[in-house]
Amino acid sequence: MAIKIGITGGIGSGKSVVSRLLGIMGIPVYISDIEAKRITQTDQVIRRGLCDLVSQDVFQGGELNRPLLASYMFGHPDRVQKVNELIHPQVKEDFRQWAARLESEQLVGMESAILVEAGFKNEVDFLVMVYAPLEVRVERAVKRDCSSMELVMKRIEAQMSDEVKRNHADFVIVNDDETPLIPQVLELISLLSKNNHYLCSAKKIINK
Ligand SMILES: CC(C)(COP(=O)(O)OP(=O)(O)OC[C@H]1O[C@@H](n2cnc3c(N)ncnc32)[C@H](O)[C@@H]1O)[C@@H](O)C(=O)NCCC(=O)NCCS
Ligand SMILES: Nc1ncnc2c1ncn2[C@@H]1O[C@H](COP(=O)(O)OP(=O)(O)OP(=O)(O)O)[C@@H](O)[C@H]1O
Repeated sequence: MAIKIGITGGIGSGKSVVSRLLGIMGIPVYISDIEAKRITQTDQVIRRGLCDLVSQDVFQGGELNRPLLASYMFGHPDRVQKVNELIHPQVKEDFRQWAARLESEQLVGMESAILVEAGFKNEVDFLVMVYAPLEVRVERAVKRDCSSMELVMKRIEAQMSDEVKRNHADFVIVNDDETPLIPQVLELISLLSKNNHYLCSAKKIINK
């Protein structure tokens, strides 16, 4: 059975960079943002639910109108909650199926900015928080998305604070543009692989 690593952190913290590094090292990572979009695109219950909440325009030519959904929900906590309640249970189920298909792997990951808020924490064995100071995160997200500070702040307000997130985490990876990132990722893998190695060797003894 694969050990499941949750990778969380606020917008712009660098989760995708960490997930890419894990991917390069052969660890499959479920990217919730990408999978949530795929599921939203294909699931009829979610499609109907979003049309009821927002308007028919939330799908244009069959495609999710992402800027419209983003402007509908961010800045309105009650709307964020309704949209999340529609999408997150399906993402959780999809992750379970994905992880079950990869159960022969040693390690797999799940990346989500809102992993704890979405109720995915029980789906993983360890939770890693990617941390960067708020001003660094805002600057990165504005630059990456060609967005504004105001829009990025609205998303941050829909996310758990770093302080609370840290209390949920087993490990913190600091990605502040100063602390070297790769050694932290390598150390994480080697720590969790060691545990896994121990579990495997015990099994081999039983099978003998
Ligand atoms: C609103 C949508 C269409 C905006 O799409 P867009 O391409 O602009 O953003 P993208 O999906 O790449 O998300 C970028 C970042 O926004 C933040 N974010 C996205 N959804 C949420 C949310 N529900 N709550 C808080 N922050 C969020 C995260 O930091 C995320 O990494 C999209 O984010 C979405 O469908 N969100 C609802 C589903 C969801 O919760 N996805 C997140 C993981 S399950
Ligand atoms: N250590 C770093 N050095 C240079 N650029 C970085 C570093 N970490 C992240 N970035 C850049 O900052 C931006 C945000 O990083 P990334 O996309 O990984 O954040 P994220 O946590 O996945 O955000 P989101 O919640 O929006 O998905 C990206 O353009 C990324 O290339």
